[in-house]
Amino acid sequence: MNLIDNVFAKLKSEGRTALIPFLTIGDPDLATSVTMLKTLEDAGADMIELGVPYSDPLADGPVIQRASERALRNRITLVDCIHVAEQAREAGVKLPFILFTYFNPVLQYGLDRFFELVRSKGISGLIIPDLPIEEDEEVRALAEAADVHLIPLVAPTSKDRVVRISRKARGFVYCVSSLGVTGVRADFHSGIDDFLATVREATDLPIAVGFGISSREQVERFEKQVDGVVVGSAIVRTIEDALPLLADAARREEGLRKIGDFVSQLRG
Ligand SMILES: O=P(O)(O)OC[C@@H](O)[C@@H](O)c1c[nH]c2ccccc12
Repeated sequence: MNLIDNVFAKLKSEGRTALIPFLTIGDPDLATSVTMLKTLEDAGADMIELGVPYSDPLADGPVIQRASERALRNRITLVDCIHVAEQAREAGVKLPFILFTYFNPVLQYGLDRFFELVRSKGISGLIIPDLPIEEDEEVRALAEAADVHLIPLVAPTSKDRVVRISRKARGFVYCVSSLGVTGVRADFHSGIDDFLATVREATDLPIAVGFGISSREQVERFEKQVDGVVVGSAIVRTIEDALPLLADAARREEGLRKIGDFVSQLRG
């Protein structure tokens, strides 16, 4: 049984919605990323998207683009990010890890080698935003064999593709709340409620919503309609604001606390 399935089953029995933070691994550095995963778990995260920094994050807004640039200045690689998951597990973090990467780094590393590494390091899920279902046959088969859930994204414009995508989904279906790139938003796609209802109809899997969510009231706005809420840019922005504190040994704990407090208040 995959850890992601266990967490959703437990949350369902408790009538709770999963809080799923995203952060860019290696921002500001690998060791701080390991510590941050513990901070996020202690703050109430239920699973975490580990973002692999990429030079051409076409679906990302400015906040995550800047985080990727900072991480890439430290020459963080796909393998480094997977090792952060392993170190966090060794440090006692129990949460399921979802590796979030664009397809190119996986291709460069080699599919077979990649899934061997991901399986052995305890990664439970995988999101590859630029791998459409029309081209994901081989990746899906390898993910299945490695017991790693390949989690698809569906957008409000996916219309008839929602059923096809949901049928092949594993773990959960990630519903993108708005068109365009990631980033904090005041409001969401006009047809978002119908869209979420359509996805709910199309799959027995848990569904999660992401894109633009940055406050407790926005989490509350969605939590009755979905099984999970993803928050990325707002958390990455909080990390960015805390960088000066994290860089100062005397104020590092204060920096981590600011990040933890931000996530805790999203949980309510
Ligand atoms: O950053 P936001 O607006 O909170 O959205 C979540 C998002 O960061 C995360 O899931 C993600 C990061 N990069 C992506 C690219 C495509 C889809 C989703 C993502």
